[in-house]
Amino acid sequence: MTPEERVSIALYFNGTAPASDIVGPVVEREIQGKGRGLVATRGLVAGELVMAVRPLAVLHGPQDAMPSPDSLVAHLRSHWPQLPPATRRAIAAMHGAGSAAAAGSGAGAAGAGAAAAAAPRVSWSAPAAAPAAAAAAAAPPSSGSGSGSTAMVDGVDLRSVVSYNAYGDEYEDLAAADLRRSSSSSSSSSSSSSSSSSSSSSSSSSSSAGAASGGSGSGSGPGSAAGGTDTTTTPHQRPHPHAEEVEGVVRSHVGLWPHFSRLNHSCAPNCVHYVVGDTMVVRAVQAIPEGSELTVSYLGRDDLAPAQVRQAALGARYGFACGCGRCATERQLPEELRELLLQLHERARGDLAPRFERLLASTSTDPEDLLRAAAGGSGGGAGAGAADGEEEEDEADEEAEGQHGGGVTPTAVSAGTGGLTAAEAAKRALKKAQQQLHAAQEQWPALLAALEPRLEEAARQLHLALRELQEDDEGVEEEDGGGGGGAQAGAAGQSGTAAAGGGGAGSGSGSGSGGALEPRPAMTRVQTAQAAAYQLLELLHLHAELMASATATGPGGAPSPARAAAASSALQACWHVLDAISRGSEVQVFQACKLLNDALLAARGRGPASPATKASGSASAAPEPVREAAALLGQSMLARYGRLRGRHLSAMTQAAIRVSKDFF
Ligand SMILES: C[S@@+](CC[C@H](N)C(=O)[O-])C[C@H]1O[C@@H](n2cnc3c(N)ncnc32)[C@H](O)[C@@H]1O
Repeated sequence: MTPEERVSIALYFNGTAPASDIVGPVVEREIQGKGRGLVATRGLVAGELVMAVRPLAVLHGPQDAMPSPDSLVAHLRSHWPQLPPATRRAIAAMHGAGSAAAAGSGAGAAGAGAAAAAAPRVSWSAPAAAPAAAAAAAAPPSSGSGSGSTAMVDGVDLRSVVSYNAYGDEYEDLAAADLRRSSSSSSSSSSSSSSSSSSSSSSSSSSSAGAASGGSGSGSGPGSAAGGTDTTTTPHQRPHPHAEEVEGVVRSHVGLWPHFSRLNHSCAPNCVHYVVGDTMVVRAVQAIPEGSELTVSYLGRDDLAPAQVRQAALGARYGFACGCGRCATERQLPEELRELLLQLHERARGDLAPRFERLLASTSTDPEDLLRAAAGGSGGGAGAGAADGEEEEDEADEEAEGQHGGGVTPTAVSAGTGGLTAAEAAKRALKKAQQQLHAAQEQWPALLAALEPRLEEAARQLHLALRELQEDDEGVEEEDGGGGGGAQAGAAGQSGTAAAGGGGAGSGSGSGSGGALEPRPAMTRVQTAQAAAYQLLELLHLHAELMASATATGPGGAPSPARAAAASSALQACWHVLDAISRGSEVQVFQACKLLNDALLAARGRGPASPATKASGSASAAPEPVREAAALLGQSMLARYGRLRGRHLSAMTQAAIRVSKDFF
């Protein structure tokens, strides 16, 4: 059975925009250069819910096998006559790549061809070409939706609508899935595990369309029945019609969500979005002034990439060039620095990221399982024996290199040498990655010396920005009396697009809650520093310290496991911060990175120590900055998810530390 055959479909036959949808204080407006977009009708605070909307149509697949956009087109086409008129109208009203409204975007008309041929708003790691390519093979034969067909129904070009508006992800958001699982197990009075709840839901899965209709049966009229309200406030509690197929795995999905599809992209977005069950949730991750455009990132995993990579991805997938403040700032960085950052990004993406992705994708909370997941194999022993037999492994490495040349991956090695266990293969690949990192390390002193004046300038800007942010935070606390959870952390943030893009939806005029939310000229400087810091801290320090941690030594030059562990612990935390909130508040990302970087430097015994560390006279361990960073991460995650995934997070961190101890 192919993944595509296991896809479940949940088409909503009871009408569009169920009364249980929540759509916050936003209004649709023309946004210069982007077509239509959503604008805040009042000031929003960080963490505030912007919308929680049900899909008009969604396809689910197993993890890593996102249903193709074309199969969504095919399903829509074949179900079209059965859809209620309201759903058909809502889909028809969505802008197609070549519609008049979209053409107003400037990039829209020119980009229509490219956008239609590319993946939809695919997040995470889906390669842009894969879904479309898979679609040709996977589309149900009865649908007649061959590639190249326009999929016209009632004058609506479904292919164009899907390519312009659909959102897909190879995984259900990890934390959202965790929320859903824990909530469904706690809401089930008799069963204690998610696997038992999966079997109990299997009776609802006999017919995909019928079951979906029943499952989503919130009233379609206004003033919905209690059931409708319940499903929106706790959408994860609604049993998925094919729960037995997808329970226990992190699901992929591709679908059409009303309202959400009007949100434009920014590389420094002021909102974050995630799918819980079938519901698309959008939250503000910064204070957003009235009149500002709300933006999300379309980039998924490429959020953290340098501008060149982001621009290429946006151009290829959607056919537009991003004009956000972050892009503008990065374009002004010196060419050598841009090049260097790109190189570092590529190395880190190729060498390190896959292991951490596996860690993050794992649903286990057992450190041993997570360790195995990070090593990329099901066999045990990735952790065990890591400290022994180094010489033997070195020989084996050379052998593996001889056979495979550069770019060895765990799977490639495993596939090519039959006799190796997955764990051994992973270790070899990681050893190779380590060698590459060492090679890169050798170039660092020269590069840093050449760039030092510019780095210093960027650091100066960063400190200025941090001071301003702190002042802003203090101001907000005074005015608010300190209440409001994430509000303090995000109040200094601004919509990158509105403040720096120049063509935004208006300058905003502050809100009723006082001056704290008013845009200030200084924010442009903050954003400038933020973008510089983002690049510098994410890539430069992160990877430089990664390399340094490989050779961390104590006072007499002897290897210092404690120092290496401290460095790698902070490093893993930093990586996690970046990954977990990369789609969220960048202000918090860079604050957290700054603090963690201090922790790294302190752990290596060469400051700057945090004020707390200075006060205590200790120059080595720096628990305080790490705690501060953890608190920031907590705030960010609270803004995003409503609560923390404590147990999972700590197990994952432990495993991450062990991974790094084993391999670096
Ligand atoms: C899902 S739609 C967003 C809403 C769209 N603007 C509309 O009018 O319906 C995605 C399309 O909006 C446009 N778009 C989104 N973000 C943009 C940006 N930052 N700059 C220019 N165009 C953008 C692109 O044409 C993209 O393919």
